[in-house]
Amino acid sequence: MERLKSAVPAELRRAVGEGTAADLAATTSRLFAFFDSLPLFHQVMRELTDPELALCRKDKGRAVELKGQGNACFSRREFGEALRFYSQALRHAPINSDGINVNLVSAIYVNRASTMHKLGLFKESLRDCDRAIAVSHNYSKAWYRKGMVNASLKNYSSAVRDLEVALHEEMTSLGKSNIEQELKSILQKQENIGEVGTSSCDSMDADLPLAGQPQKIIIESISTPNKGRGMASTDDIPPASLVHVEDPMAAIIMKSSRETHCHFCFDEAPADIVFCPSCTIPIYCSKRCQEQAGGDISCNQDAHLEYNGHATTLAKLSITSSCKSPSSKVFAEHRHECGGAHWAAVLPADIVLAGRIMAQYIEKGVLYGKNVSISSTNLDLVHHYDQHSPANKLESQIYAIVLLSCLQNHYGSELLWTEDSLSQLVLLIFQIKVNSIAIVRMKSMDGGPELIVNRGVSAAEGTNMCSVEQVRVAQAIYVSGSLFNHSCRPNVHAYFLSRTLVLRSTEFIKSGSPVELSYGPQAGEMHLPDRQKTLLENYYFSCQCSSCAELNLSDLVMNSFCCPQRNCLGAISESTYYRSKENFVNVSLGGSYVYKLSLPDISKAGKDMEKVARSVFGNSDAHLNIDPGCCMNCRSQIDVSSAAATSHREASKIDRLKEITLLDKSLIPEALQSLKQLKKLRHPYSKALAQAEDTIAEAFVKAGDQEQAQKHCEASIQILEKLYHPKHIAIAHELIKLVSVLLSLGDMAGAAATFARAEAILSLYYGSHMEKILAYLGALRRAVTSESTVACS
Ligand SMILES: C[S@@+](CC[C@H](N)C(=O)[O-])C[C@H]1O[C@@H](n2cnc3c(N)ncnc32)[C@H](O)[C@@H]1O
Repeated sequence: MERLKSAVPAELRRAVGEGTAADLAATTSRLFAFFDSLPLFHQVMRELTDPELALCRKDKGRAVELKGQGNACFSRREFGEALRFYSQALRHAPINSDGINVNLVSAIYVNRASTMHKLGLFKESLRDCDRAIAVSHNYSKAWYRKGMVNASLKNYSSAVRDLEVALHEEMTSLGKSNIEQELKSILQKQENIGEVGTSSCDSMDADLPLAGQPQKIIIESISTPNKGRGMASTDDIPPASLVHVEDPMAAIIMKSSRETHCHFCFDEAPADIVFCPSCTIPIYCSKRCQEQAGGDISCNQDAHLEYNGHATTLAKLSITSSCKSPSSKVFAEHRHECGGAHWAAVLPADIVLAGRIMAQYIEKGVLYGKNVSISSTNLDLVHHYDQHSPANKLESQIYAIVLLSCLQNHYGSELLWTEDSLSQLVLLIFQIKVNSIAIVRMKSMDGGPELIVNRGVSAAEGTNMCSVEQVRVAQAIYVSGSLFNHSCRPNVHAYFLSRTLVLRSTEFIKSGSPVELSYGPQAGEMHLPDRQKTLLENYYFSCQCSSCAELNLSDLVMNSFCCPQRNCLGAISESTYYRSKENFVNVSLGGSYVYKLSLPDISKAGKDMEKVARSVFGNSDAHLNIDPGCCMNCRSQIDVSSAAATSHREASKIDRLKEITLLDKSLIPEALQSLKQLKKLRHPYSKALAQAEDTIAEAFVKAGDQEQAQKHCEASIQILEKLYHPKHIAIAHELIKLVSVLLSLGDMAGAAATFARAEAILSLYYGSHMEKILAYLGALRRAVTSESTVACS
């Protein structure tokens, strides 16, 4: 894309960059005309859309080569590697509708099934046997392997049935005698032991249960004074209620998750990944996901060779649609990207997402016999085009032209494009920037449940704390979900079941109140200026939520320093606070950054707030300045820049502990020394101290000193309780860490009580989906329960 960008003449670049949404029709038209006359543009389009030049084509030779590498690893008993090679072989193997490559594909499935059988992945292995049989019904080896896996699962009657089919289909006498022997031995086992096995049903292909269906909660779209439209409840909403459940209009995997997560449901891919039958790009967890994403993909790779590189003006693109009918009413979002061309793998995810939305309009239009055109009214979402930088505007316009050409290449000249299609496409790209939601998964950052409950581990072995991290796996547009505004202190929590968005109330919401989620930044986690900066950079708005409008404890203390006077809890900030007569505080961060915050009612704000910033609340009829380095309680002074420098230095010394996997105990005293220094400088409720305590707790866990780990983990929780409200999920995650420490110490009663506290918070956020989202919880609950039972008996 850089090549195209640098080819745009300065004058046109300026017109595009300085133009507003109102100028879009004119600027896109000019840019399109320029590219249309540029040979480089047609060369780039050929590179993106010509299957002959594509890197994602199926390649039988490559598949055979990879299968051979898999076989070699299998013979050396390197089963993990063999599995990887067989999966890659399946990725590249073409499956022609005429059946030419059927034998190759079924042989690779069976080899992968044998490998997974060796690795103890029985369900996965059975699924591959079924896939081989589906491709090649009378493939004896597939039936044989299925029988052997069923025998391992002690499903003896199924195993006998499978081996009988294998025997019937086997052509060679050596093969027949092998199967007969196995059959005999299985019949014997069946007689001696009986049937004890598990069902071989494919849970992967089962429908996703949405346990706990939405209660009858009605949310309505409202108009707000300073946030545009928003959502509000028509009734009181109890805590932990399901407020909203929605499937995306379109979604796309993040580049970083392409090789690890299913491209349709976005769950982690299993060992028996399924590939697109037509190209080498997407991976799926099941055939069901593959079919939903790709639809009934034609395997004829020459079907899309119809590159139309001679479009001249936008007007000339206005041709009546009689596009190929899609085979089903369900939109298959990968279908129009497939067929050997690799543009969808190369363009940025949000541009490909725009393509998926466009393709949906096109196919729906075709399905209902309407002329197809795109317009922003189709997707009535905010875009903030005018606020974007000139570079963003130019880049997005170029991408819109490229995407339009890619889509036209797929849908052909039968498609109708109106003159303003391109400008509407540009707006769609900007709507995606503001409204798309990141689909996340909670990833355990350590060894999982076994390690959490590893009681009595010696110092030399060490153990882990149960820590989780959110991983962004996909990006999606939820049409109704996009109407929920942001709050830095949200009252609903968003999570995902596969690709379904679920919103749950985390507190009581009074009828008529706004229902707001967090787009990322939250009070207690980020300081006000950082939240504002993040929201401006990522969503192009300046936050008007209640936490950004009123002075609150966490913003006062999280980055502050402590008062040099003993027993004074006053916060010392790096910013200037100007108190006005009208009960407002202006917080100046230097330059033009000033935040006007109203003062909370001190009787409701709590004692902490008063102890931390008494000067700000007193003297209501006077103007007042509190300068950087000045205590907000007693007005004592410190050298704030030197305190900041020392505190950063000590905090980064402590942070070094995170990088060490096998911790040398000798590093801990130095970190404790730094913690001591940090405590002399930072306010006791500051974020830096909470993080330092948490890092040191984890280090003690690694070093096997659980008592010290408990002490520091509890210290961290105490600070978090000041920064967040008591039922915030950040506290639950820290409590879960403490549970694992208490279990290691054998403090069963403590572990059970702490787990109950964490669970009460987590159930507000995830309700009955708690264990589905946080996979380790089940094992931890069992450990806590069994440990408590032992303690009682
Ligand atoms: C996903 S949309 C939400 C729906 C939007 N208000 C509408 O009218 O369509 C995000 C946009 O809503 C507005 N918005 C959401 N939360 C806001 C907040 N806390 N403060 C100010 N504007 C907000 C901003 O314009 C933001 O770019």
